[in-house]
Parts: sequence; structure tokens; C-alpha cells
Amino acid sequence: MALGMMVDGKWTTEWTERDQTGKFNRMPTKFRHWITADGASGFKAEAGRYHLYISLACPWAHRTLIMRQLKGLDAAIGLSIVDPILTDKGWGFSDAPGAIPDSVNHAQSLQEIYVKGDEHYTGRITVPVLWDKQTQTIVNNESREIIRMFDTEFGAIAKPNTDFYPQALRETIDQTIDAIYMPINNGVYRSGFATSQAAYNEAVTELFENLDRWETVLGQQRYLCGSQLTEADICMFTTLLRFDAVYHGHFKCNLKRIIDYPNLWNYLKEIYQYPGIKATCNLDHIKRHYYMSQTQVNPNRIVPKGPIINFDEPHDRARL
Ligand SMILES: N[C@@H](CCC(=O)N[C@@H](CS)C(=O)NCC(=O)O)C(=O)O
Repeated sequence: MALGMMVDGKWTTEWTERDQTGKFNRMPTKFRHWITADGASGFKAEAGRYHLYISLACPWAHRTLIMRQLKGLDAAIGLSIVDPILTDKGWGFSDAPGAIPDSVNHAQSLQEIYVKGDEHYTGRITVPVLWDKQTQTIVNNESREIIRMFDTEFGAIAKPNTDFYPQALRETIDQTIDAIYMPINNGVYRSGFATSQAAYNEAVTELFENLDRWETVLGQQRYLCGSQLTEADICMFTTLLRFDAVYHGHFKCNLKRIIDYPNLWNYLKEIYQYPGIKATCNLDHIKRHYYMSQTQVNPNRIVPKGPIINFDEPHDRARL
């Protein structure tokens, strides 16, 4: 894949995210402004002001597309979708099926957006990116913060304004998003991008210990934080959706498949079938992105035909 990143506004092709022990260390994101309902932060929640850049393949970006959809913000917040294949210049725009070119900055590559936001930018060129048309900058490029803003700050515009961060569950939701991040959401990458046996062993063991634990929790309650769907479930969902098709083979997360876990599998199907979510899922972009972009993992770029997965099959979650 494009292992490159920006240093002082210039593209370099050095892969800096692994250490001497072969562990994958994800770099922190840099743009962390906050949109607020009243605009006190300088970024007011308004219709037509913001534009979201995503990849349909990326589990982090997928979270933001889902929240935009669930809150009915699709008319209020514009959308561009990059080509699924990362090149040696990083993410680019194309007219491939499922992609949406950049109608706001008319960029050819996502790099251009980052440099426009900060001409001395140092860091990775990642999706999602939330762009402010008014101040001509990147508001935020951290998925869990973007979904929080869509969920809590756009109440006057959101339709329906379902609350996925309810007051009574806030602490539990934050703890759950933290708890699943390292072993599960990032754990699949820590397994797949490990460059030593020890680093892989550690990541994959932690990953399945944590999946086993959530399998038990989901045998007792319908969602991660209790009886209602919250932001934490969206964060878990985008990893589970990709698991059997990509992480199991490509990233060697193969002690089990999600389909082998009765509760996680039914939970995954329920969220997939939740109104609005299925339309945000694109297994073609997902598979081609991972297998064709990450050539350090899959040098011949062959995309497997299977597995055949029916996410539309009935789920049993109503029993809880
Ligand atoms: N912490 C970020 C991670 C975003 C991220 O790593 N996105 C990946 C795609 S799955 C990306 O754009 N990678 C390109 C690169 O690192 O060059 C978030 O949650 O938004």
C-alpha cells in the first residue's frame, strides 16, 4: 500500500509505523477541532458548511458514513468517496463505481486536501476527513470524534435526532469505545501489519480473547452498552463487517471467524439490517482495497473470490 506520509507538507515513502520489535504503531491523527451546536468553538453545526471525505473500504471512515446516515445528515453534510485502491501517492479520487469525486476542492488526491488544510502538515494522509468550506480547513480527521460531533452537535438539523450517546450511558460508551480500540479495531491491523512472529502472536491472542469476552457479554444483552444501539456499536460493527472477508485471511486473524461466534454473528447481522446501514456497506471496495493496496501483506494483489456471507439472513437478537 501507500506506506508514505507527509513530512512538512511533502510526500515521503518511508513506512514509519512499525518499531524494531515488528509491532505496528498507529500514528495519532492531527486535526482535532470541534464543531459545536452554538458555534462557540469557531465551528458551528450548520447545514451545507461541512464536507466529509471517506473511503468505503476503511472501517474508521465507515463509522462516520454510518452516523451521517443514521442522523439523516446526508443533505446537510456533503460527501466524497475515494477510489478503493491506495496508490504510491496515497488515496485518490476517481469515477470508479461507488466512488464520488471531490466536488468541493476539486482535488485529484487526498494529499491536496491535507496540504490545503496545513501547508506544513506532517502525518499520514488518512480518511475520514471532515472539511470546513467556510474556514477552508480540516476540522477533524479522527473517526470517533467525528461521529460524536454528528451525534451530539447537529441536533437542530438531524432527522431523526436519535441519540446514540445518551446521558445515562455516556461513561459506559466512552469506556467501551476505549476498550475495543486497541485489541479489536486496531488489533486486526496489529495482527496483519506485524513484521515479527512475536508481535503477531501478541496481537492475535489479545484480539481473540477480547472477541471471546464480547461474545459472552452479547449473550446477556442486545448491544455492547446494554439494551440500546450506541456509538460503541457503530465502532465495533465496522470491524466485524470486514472480519470474515478480509481480516481472517489477509490479516491472519484466523483462530475463528465471526460466523463461528453465535452472538457476535447475530449482532453483526442485526446492525447490518438496521435501517440505513446496509446502504453504507460495500464489500467490493473493502476487499479490493485491502488485498490490492497492502502489497507488503499481499504482493501479488490477488483478491479472493470468497467467502460467501449472507448478512441478510434473519438474526435472533430480538430474544434479548
Ligand atoms: N485514527 C484514525 C485512523 C484512520 C485511518 O488509519 N485510516 C486508514 C484507512 S483504513 C488510512 O487512511 N490509511 C492511509 C495511510 O495510513 O496511509 C481514525 O479513526 O479516524
